[in-house]
Amino acid sequence: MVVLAKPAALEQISLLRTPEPWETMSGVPAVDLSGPGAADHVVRACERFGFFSVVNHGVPAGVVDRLEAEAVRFFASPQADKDASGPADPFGYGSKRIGRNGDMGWLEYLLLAIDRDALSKASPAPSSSALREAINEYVVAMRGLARTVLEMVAEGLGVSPRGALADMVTGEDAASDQVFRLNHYPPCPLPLPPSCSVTGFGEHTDPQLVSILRSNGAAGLQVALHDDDGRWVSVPPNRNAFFVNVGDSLQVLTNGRLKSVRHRVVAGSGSGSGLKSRVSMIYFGGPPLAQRIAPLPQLLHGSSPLYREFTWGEYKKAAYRSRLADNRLAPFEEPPVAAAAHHHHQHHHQHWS
Ligand SMILES: C=C1C[C@]23C[C@@]1(O)CC[C@H]2[C@@]12CC[C@H](O)[C@@](C)(C(=O)O1)[C@H]2[C@@H]3C(=O)O
Ligand SMILES: O=C(O)CCC(=O)C(=O)O
Ligand SMILES: [Fe+2]
Repeated sequence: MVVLAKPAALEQISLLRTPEPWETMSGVPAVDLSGPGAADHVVRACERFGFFSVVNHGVPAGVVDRLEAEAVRFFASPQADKDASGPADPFGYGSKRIGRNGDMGWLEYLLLAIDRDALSKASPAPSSSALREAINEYVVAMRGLARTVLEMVAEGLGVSPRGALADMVTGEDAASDQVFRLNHYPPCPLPLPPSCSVTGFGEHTDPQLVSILRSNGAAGLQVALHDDDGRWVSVPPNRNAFFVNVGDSLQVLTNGRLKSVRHRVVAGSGSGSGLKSRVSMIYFGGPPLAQRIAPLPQLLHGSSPLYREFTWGEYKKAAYRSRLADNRLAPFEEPPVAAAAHHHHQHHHQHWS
């Protein structure tokens, strides 16, 4: 076997096996939110994959195109200008480093905090007012889409009121914790060993309730299937669709009925091969820091909660201490208890802790 040395620039970035062309998720459920039975389709897709695409979403193409153009312009601007809004900690411009605990990927990004329906002062604002305005306009559309999706989840699961989940993220009275991210994955020009791709964004689940992702036509996103031993499949890019990810918090709220999806991005390779850069924009819908996250009693139907209650603030703090690939929910799982002993156990558990 010939083992090629990894180029120094990639030293801390993991290589992944390049998926074979047939390892593609051609069957990503596509939900028409205005179609009949949409709520049931949403729930079904969230149960099976924790992942689906939304078509006929009503978000004007102009809103998306404007942001894509401004994002491309930002990432093409001189390095010194980009560095002026960095380094990301966690907000701002970042390159290769993801989070604080040593994760690295072949990408650059802008990570920004959102207050209600616009960029927050908590993150360094990009200097371009055109970019800021494009983000604000786009975020309003994403809040609307997140609201619709979460209302359909509630409806499909029979949770009332219909706004119970949506209000955690887009409710008017509480300041929810929303984050927005622009990612740019340039093709990796360095020679790679055969059948290897470079990690763009390492595997992880998103901690919030839902994330809504949109990318240009460049491939790279992969999801792990819930059944089939977590096999990785490539998601065909669709610049006209939005992809919805179930996050860890929605998994807990539904007591594991909906499961968050593990996903990752591989960067393209070979600069001369005509490969496009991937540009993605992701809205992360989190609740207010004080929001209590626990399985909704309406969904327990007499079975015991699989997770103990925590606040979003606690979960977020723990997430920021973890590595990307960690199972962040594991510390919050309730130990399996025999059905009969359960009530007794619960009582004491709460008493002692
Ligand atoms: C390594 C990390 C980056 C991350 C915070 C964390 O410590 C673990 C979760 C990561 C993640 C994944 C989804 C989103 O992209 C993100 C903004 C989030 O909320 O959790 C990132 C965090 C980040 O990039 O700061
Ligand atoms: O850039 C992408 O396409 C996905 C990135 C991602 O999963 C994230 O930022 O959490
Ligand atoms: Fe993600």
